[in-house]
Amino acid sequence: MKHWDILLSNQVDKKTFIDTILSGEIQGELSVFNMLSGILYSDISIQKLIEEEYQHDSIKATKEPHRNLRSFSSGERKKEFLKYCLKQNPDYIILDNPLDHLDQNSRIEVTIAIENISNSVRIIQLVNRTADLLSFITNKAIIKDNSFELKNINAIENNLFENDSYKIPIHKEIFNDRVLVKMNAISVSYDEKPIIDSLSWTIKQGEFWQLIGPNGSGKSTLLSLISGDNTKAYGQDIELFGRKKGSGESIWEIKKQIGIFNTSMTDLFNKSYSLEEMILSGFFDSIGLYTKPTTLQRRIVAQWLEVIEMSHLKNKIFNRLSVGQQRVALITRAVIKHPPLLILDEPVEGLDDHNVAMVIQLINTIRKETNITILFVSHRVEPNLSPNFVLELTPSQTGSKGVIKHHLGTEIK
Ligand SMILES: Nc1ncnc2c1ncn2[C@@H]1O[C@H](COP(=O)(O)OP(=O)(O)OP(=O)(O)O)[C@@H](O)[C@H]1O
Repeated sequence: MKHWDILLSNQVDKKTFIDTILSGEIQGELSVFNMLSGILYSDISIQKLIEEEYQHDSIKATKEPHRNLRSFSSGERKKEFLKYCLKQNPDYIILDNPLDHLDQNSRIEVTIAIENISNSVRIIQLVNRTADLLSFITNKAIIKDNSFELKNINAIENNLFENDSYKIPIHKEIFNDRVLVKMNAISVSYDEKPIIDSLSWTIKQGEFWQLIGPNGSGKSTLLSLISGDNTKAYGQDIELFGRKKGSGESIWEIKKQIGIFNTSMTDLFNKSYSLEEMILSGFFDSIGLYTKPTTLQRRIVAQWLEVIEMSHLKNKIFNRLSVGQQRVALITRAVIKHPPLLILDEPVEGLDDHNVAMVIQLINTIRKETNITILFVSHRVEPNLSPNFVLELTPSQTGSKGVIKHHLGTEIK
């Protein structure tokens, strides 16, 4: 059975490419799939199924009678959805970045599951990162543009972003030891299922943290306790930016102190905004620009556009930027108000190797040139990022325990 493993550049209009295959109109070597019935395994189809379950108040994807897909963590959703796709008995399955959002163990589990189904279903795997190519698939190709032409994978040029850092420094602030977040013996459970068990965590100004843990271990839950979005924070011993949680603070006061990027927010924006407007909206914590920006705010954006080398794209419609440029712009949007805390939830997910390098360079510039505390979540070890500390969540019967380590692995007592 002939499978395909295809490396896609972010330049490729992936949706159109997938639609062309599924509608049986693809040209060239993939045209053998035109007479077959295929199914798409992707984050978008997972999202669609979640909406369907929600609208019809039904449970389609999972065996558990009272649990819809929405209540699973992103990693758990992927595993459930793979099983659901296979139940439809397709001739072939298009796997769109199947390993994204998965922790190391789940990556191995899903890779084995894919290899197991490869005897009965043809596979077309689409990935953005070279590291995600599957060794058992021998037919490999790269597609670089919207001609959708399959090229020999050996022809991958080393086109990584080459500059060491962005050129214009941002003003460094005097380092202080201010405590931004202090959690003392936090425990969270959902429907009596313990998720986090007695976790204590202190984050200070200027630190660089990575949060890791298997799928479902409570990373998003923990972030939502900080960003003020989770009612479970009440009644717990949490101090945010010098104020005890539940002491009458407003959610907006907390949001002012935090810049956030996560991959799902990308879809919330009206993408007809210009690049400049998109970044300006970061001053107002709004999904859109409803307030007239000041001259100073415009000047700061102009400065940042120089930093990220996108001044010439200032008036370009956000939607028309490359995926990597959009990602850099959204992280810049999160940082524009110079928040004490920047939360980056899987900032390089879905990017190709070139764009990953571009985003990592931006994170390193923020790290080097500002006193902003960075907290990033990623399942992958990114060799070019060096956080000071790693908080690792390890699930147990009583909920996840948190262990704090130095980046290189030594545990801090
Ligand atoms: N509102 C909710 N109701 C019930 N269970 C929930 C709710 N939100 C999260 N959970 C459960 O809590 C657990 C932790 O979820 P969370 O999203 O915090 O994990 P995570 O570490 O971010 O996972 P991933 O790496 O897969 O994104 C999961 O088992 C999830 O199913």
